[in-house]
Amino acid sequence: MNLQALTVETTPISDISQLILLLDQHEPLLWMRRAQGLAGIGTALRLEFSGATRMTDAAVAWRDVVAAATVTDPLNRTGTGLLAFGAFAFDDSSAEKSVLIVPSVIVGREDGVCWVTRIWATGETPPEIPLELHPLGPEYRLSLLPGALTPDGYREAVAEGIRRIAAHDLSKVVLARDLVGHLPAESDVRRSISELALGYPDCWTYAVDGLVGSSPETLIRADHGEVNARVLAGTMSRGTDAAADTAAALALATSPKDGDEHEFAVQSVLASLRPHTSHITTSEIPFTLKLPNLWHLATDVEGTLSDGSTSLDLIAALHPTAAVAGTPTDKALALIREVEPFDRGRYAGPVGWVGADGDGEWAIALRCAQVSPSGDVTAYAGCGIVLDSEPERELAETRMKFRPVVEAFG
Ligand SMILES: C=C(O[C@H]1C=CC=C(C(=O)O)[C@@H]1O)C(=O)O
Repeated sequence: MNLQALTVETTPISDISQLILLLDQHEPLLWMRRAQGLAGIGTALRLEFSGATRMTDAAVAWRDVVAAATVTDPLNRTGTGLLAFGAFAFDDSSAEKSVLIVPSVIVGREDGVCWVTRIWATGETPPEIPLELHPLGPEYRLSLLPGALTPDGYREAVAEGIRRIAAHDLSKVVLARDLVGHLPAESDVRRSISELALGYPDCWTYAVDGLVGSSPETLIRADHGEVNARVLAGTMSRGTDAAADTAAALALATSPKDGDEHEFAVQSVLASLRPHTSHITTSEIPFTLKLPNLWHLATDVEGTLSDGSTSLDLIAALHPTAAVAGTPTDKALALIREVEPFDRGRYAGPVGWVGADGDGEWAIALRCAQVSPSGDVTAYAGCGIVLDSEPERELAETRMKFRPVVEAFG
């Protein structure tokens, strides 16, 4: 690939508390959790990938970008220097492009340290440092309505999944449905991003190439030879009072159906990471993770990298986990293609960032919507189906999972 060489310069700055207000209203780039993270402005380089090799191609292209770059980074911290935001399609045959985007300006904030990184084509003029805050545009309301798969259609799809599992075709499949709407012209999507970040501060709030959401699931984080992941699968609604809420968490923790659903997801992550790690551990038993809209069953995984893989190599190895596809993977993907009458696009694919040393943070793009340049919005939510699943309950679970996006846009 013939790549434009980049010059990169990171400078410390005084505290900037409002990453979202720095963003461009039309092309916001954001990776944030608990008010810390990375805001990207403008585009220095955009790389697109598609097909079965989209992630391994991105890993190769990124090594070339890094090799050709001249970087001045006195801070040398996680998230400083050259980096790209990325979002990858779920399916090998998706019509949606997978992207790596290197912004012209990145503003970062972590542990009270703030910095700005400027990136430009070598030999050209460096970009300005636009540290102005842009107030949010007018309020808007958007109704998201059933898309290609209606609630009835979803019940039928789940019933078909259960039939196939009962016939021993596969053990688990994750089936999703879609909601669609249209944003009024000139809507400032940063409003919805702010709502997501405020409502779900412990999740990864992201915006990459029109994909916006707040994900609780860390696909992989690679930092100086250590890797970690948070595997989620198994869901219960929150209780209406404290006692009911505790009972809901307990019911989730002891549900054999959710336990099975969870174990498939953990095993898929461990199997993908083992060849790349010398040492790998998981939290002893799954724990219940409380989110504002629901409870999840969670397992944290930690390991030590043994083969110099970058975070892009790791997402290529991990995707798709059984939290978003199923077990076995090939059978689950075939059934998803058969019964979901829509392209998942980047929903359930990896979203995050990669740095020059290959370290990075990637979530699974859940609780999200894809916003097209013309304002079309498509949101997605899915559920893990196992033998004991019930179509009506799974439909109710998708409603819980849509809540972050429905409220952020409504
Ligand atoms: C597929 C989704 O969630 C996954 C992650 C956590 C819990 C899940 C579940 O309980 O089904 C799913 O595996 C989604 O939010 O669209």
